[in-house]
Amino acid sequence: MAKFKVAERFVSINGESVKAGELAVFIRFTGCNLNCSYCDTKWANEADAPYEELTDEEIYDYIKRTGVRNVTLTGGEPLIQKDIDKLLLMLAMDEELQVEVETNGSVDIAEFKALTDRVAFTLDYKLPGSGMESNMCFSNYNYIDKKDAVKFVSGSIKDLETARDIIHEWALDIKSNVYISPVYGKINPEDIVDFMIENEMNGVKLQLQLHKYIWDPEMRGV
Ligand SMILES: C[S@@+](CC[C@H](N)C(=O)[O-])C[C@H]1O[C@@H](n2cnc3c(N)ncnc32)[C@H](O)[C@@H]1O
Ligand SMILES: Nc1nc2[nH]cc(C(=O)O)c2c(=O)[nH]1
Ligand code: SF4
Ligand SMILES: [Mg+2]
Repeated sequence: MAKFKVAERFVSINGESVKAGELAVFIRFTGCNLNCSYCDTKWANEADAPYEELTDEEIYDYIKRTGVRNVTLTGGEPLIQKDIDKLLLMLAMDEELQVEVETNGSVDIAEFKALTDRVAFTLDYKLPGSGMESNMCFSNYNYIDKKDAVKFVSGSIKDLETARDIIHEWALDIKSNVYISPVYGKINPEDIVDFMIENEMNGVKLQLQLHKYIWDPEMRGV
């Protein structure tokens, strides 16, 4: 039976990506293969991170009990969890659920896309300020569509310039949904808007993490 290390599970509004503002049930797995400078969930990536071990069926039952139809799998890095394919399939088979995976952009999504077209992926592109850019898997941009999203979490003008160039090089604004978000507290959102205007970034959305404005930005479980 598939078992997963779950750092936290909760119901909230989704603060990010395509379903921002809608209710969602979150499953946050422990452990990550990257170490972004700005990571706001480093605690879930530590070797001694708190977790409960749940089977795929227990995760599914929890999701159904909440009555919430949008599901966000996050972490940590969800796509490096052993047997995540089994969980994705189980969730995708329930046509009431809308499943989204927040992934760091380093993991090849081809096998997951081949498994089901009912799961949406939000792929981060890790910009220079994250220190993790060399890990990006560019072939992913051949599989994404309008259900999916590519997110650029930016902390500087250099990050924004890189985002602009990658969006154009891979026509991400044509294929998918594109978001630019500030690294929380690191860059003034006004500067992002100015950059978008100067660079005529049509088809790109600025997104602020809603939950960090509703609750204390350090708060877990929201
Ligand atoms: C914590 S990560 C977990 C999922 C996956 N590992 C990833 O990086 O996409 C979820 C999202 O939070 C974003 N994030 C993490 N720290 C942030 C911060 N300080 N400010 C803004 N966004 C942040 C990440 O870039 C990612 O889009
Ligand atoms: N409310 C809320 N929305 C979110 N959307 C993506 C999140 C994440 O950490 O992946 C997240 C999160 O941590 N909280
Ligand atoms: S990939 Fe995601 S979870 Fe991992 S360190 Fe970066 S932001 Fe944090
Ligand atoms: Mg978060």
